[in-house]
Amino acid sequence: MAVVWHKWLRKSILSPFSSRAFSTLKSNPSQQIIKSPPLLSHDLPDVWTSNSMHCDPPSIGECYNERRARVIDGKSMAAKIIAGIGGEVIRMQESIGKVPGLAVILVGERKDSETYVRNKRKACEEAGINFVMTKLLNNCTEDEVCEALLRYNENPSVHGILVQLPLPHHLDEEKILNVLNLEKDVDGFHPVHMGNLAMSGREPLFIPCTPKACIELLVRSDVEIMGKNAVVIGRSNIVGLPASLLLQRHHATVSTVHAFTKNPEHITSEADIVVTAAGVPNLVRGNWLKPGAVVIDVGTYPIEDPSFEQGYRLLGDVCYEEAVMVASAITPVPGGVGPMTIAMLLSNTLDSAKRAYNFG
Ligand SMILES: NC(=O)C1=CN([C@@H]2O[C@H](COP(=O)(O)OP(=O)(O)OC[C@H]3O[C@@H](n4cnc5c(N)ncnc54)[C@H](OP(=O)(O)O)[C@@H]3O)[C@@H](O)[C@H]2O)C=CC1
Ligand SMILES: Nc1nc(=O)c2c([nH]1)NC[C@@H]1CN(c3ccc(C(=O)N[C@@H](CCC(=O)O)C(=O)O)cc3)C=[N+]21
Ligand SMILES: [Mg+2]
Repeated sequence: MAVVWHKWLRKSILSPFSSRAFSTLKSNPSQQIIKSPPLLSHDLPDVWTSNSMHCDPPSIGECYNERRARVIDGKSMAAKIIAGIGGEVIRMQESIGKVPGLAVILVGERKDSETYVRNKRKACEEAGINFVMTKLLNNCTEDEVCEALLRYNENPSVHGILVQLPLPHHLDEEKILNVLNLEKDVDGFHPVHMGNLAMSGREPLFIPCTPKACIELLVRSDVEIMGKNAVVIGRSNIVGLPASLLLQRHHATVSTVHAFTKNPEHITSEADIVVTAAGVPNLVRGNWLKPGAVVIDVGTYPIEDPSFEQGYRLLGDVCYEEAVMVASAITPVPGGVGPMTIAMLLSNTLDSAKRAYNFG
C-alpha cells in the first residue's frame, strides 16, 4: 500500500505533465556533475551540469501548445526607453545646461564584462548621457578601486557609479560597494536601498536594474502581475532576492527556488510567472512550466564559441526550444533581459541627475 502511494506521488508531483505533452522529456538532474565545459575565465564556476549544453527539441505531437510562445523583444523595448531618456536628457540640457553622467569601474578583463560595459557605453552615447570609465588591472589592490570610487563620489558631474561585477576574488566586494555614495548607487546594491525595497511604505532611492528590467518586460508585455503566482529561481543579492521583493510589491504571490530546493520542477510548474536567475544553462526544461506561463530568463552564461564574433555566446537558464512550446510568452537570451537591464541603468542615472539638480 505504501509503495503504491509513493508511486502515485512520484507520478503526480514530480512529473506534472506525465499524462500530457512532455511525458517523454526527462527532467534535468541539475545537481549531477558530469563534465567541465570550456570556460572563458578562471572566475567562472568550474562545475557543469548535465544537459546544459544542449537539450533535444521536442518532436511534433509532443508539444502542449498549439502556438509557440510570444517572444518578448527586450531589445526593441529597451531601444524605445533609451530614446525616451534621450529626450529627457535634451530637455535637461536645454533648461539647465547639464546632462547626466555615469561612471563605470571595470576590474580585470573578462570578455563578457567588457561586452556589457561596451553596451552600456553605447546606450549612454545614444541617450546623450556622459560616460566615463576607470579600467583597472586584474591584480589591482582594494585601495586602487576605492580611490577611483572616492573620486567619482566627489565628482559633481557623475550621478551614477557602477562597479562591474564580479570582481576578482582577492577583492572584497562588500567593502568596496560600501564606499559608494548612496545617492550615486544606480545599481541599487547598497543594503540601505535593499532594506527600503523590502519594507513596505518606504521608497528606495534606486531599484536594482535587472529586477526592475524583469518587471518592465512584464508590464510592457501586458502581463498582469497582481494576484499571480510567481516563482523566482535564485536568491542572490543582485538579482533573485530583489526580484522577489519587487514582484511582491506588485502584489504577486512569490516563491523562491534555490540550490537547496527540493522538487524545483514541481514548484516552478505552479507558476504563472517564472523569473529565473540561476546562471545554470538549460536548468528550466519544458516540463517545469505550466502551460501558458510567462518566462523571464535572466541567466547569461558565456561559453566559448569561435564562430561568434566576440569568441563566446550566451546561454540562458531556460531550455528555450522546449519552453517556447509550453509558455505563452518568453524572453530570449540574448535580446531579452540584458538590453532592458541597460535601459534601467540609464533610467536610474537620469533619475539621479534630476534629483541632484532638483530638476523635474
Ligand atoms: N541579463 C542581465 O542583465 C543579468 C544577468 N545576470 C545573470 O543571471 C544569472 C544569476 O546571476 P547572480 O544572481 O548574480 O548569480 P549568483 O551565482 O549570485 O546566484 C545564483 C542563484 O541561483 C541559485 N541556483 C544555482 N544553481 C541552482 C540550481 N541548480 N537550482 C536552483 N537554483 C540554483 C543559487 O542558489 P543558492 O543561493 O542556494 O546558492 C543562487 O541563489 C547569471 O547567469 C548572471 O550572469 C546577472 C545580472 C544581470
Ligand atoms: N555592477 C554590476 N551591474 C550590473 O548590472 C551587472 C554586473 N555588475 N555584472 C554582470 C551582470 C550582467 N549584466 C548584463 C548586462 C548587459 C547584458 C547585455 O547587454 N546582454 C545582451 C548581449 C550581450 C552579448 O552579446 O554578450 C543581450 O542579452 O542581448 C547582459 C548582462 C549586468 N550585470
Ligand atoms: Mg540577457
